[in-house]
Amino acid sequence: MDLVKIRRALHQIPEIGFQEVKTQALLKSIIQELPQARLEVVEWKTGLAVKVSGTAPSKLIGWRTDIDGLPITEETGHDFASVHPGRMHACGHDVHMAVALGLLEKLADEPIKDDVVILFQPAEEGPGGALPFREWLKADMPSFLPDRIFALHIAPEMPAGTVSTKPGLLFANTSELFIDLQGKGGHAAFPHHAEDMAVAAASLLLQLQTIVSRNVNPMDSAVLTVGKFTAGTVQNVIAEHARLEGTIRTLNLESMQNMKSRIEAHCRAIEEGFHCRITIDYGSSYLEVNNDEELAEQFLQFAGAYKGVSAKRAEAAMTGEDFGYFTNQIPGLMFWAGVGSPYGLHHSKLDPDEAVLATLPQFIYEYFKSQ
Ligand SMILES: CC(=O)N[C@@H](CCC[C@H](N)C(=O)O)C(=O)O
Repeated sequence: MDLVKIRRALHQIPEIGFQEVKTQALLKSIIQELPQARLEVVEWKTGLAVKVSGTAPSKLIGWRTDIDGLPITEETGHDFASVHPGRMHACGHDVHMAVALGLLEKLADEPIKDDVVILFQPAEEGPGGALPFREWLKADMPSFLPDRIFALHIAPEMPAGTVSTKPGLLFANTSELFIDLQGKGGHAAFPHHAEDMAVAAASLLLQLQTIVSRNVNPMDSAVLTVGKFTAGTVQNVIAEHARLEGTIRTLNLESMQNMKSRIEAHCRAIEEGFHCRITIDYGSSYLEVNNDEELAEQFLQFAGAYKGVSAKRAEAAMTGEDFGYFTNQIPGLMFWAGVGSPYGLHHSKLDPDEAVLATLPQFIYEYFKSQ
């Protein structure tokens, strides 16, 4: 398999959550080219689960890759850039998929002792595919439900060849945040006859930014980011509608609940002050990713001794990952894999070092063999 070619082909067709139709078709066509004797492939929505039977299995090891892209316009200038306008693999899921395919090829050629299932999971960026995928496996495909589960996420700020993780909490729990403000718009020249939702939303946005600095215990951690702000229709009409779209990140569910209560209090005050109606929708939420302590220590030891790999103990990050819906029920481990890109995750110029495609599948294969 030419994993660079495959990664580039996947890179060209990014699709957002639960729309990964072309991606699924391409993955299926690549998997069909592999030796089939030990493979069992099932489809779930726009995802896939592929089981490789081992030679003397005592457990089922899971590997999960996410497969969706982001609503971002690519600016890398590559000749293999996205051909889907406004869509980009800016979170590295194209690399994740290519690594998973490389691992699958090795397992299909030379199976290990244990059974392995590879989950190609849709909608990690939203609205979240892990929870319904896990529930489907439990209800309808229990023989595909792994006993332990692993995944990686690319890390642009670390050089290729580095892997990094930690026992316990790795990623935050998250909630999306959508706030709609509705008021009485009007003519730009008569502000006293209208209620300006652009100004109301701007005030609300600034007030929301005080929650982390004033209401969260400084010894705890939280993030509230509003990534999108829209208001109004044209330059000389006072906006009757505005919308804030963002995300909340905390390290535990109690803190998440406190953040939401403060957001609601600020919204009520803005309603009163600006004579408007506000609706809040929390969209989808992800559990924190908690690595199994023993698996993480074992992994760091294995990686530390593996030639050509540098293993680092990670700090927890405020990234979200619906992989947390696996680790809260199945002992699991997620690790960062360095890809040395000058631009970070969710950037329109993210440019992972493809050298990792030559090393990571073999590394994971050897790690699975050592389990
Ligand atoms: C690894 C990564 O970047 N994950 C995303 C997950 C987003 C979850 C959800 N859509 C949200 O924004 O809360 C991240 O932004 O951390």
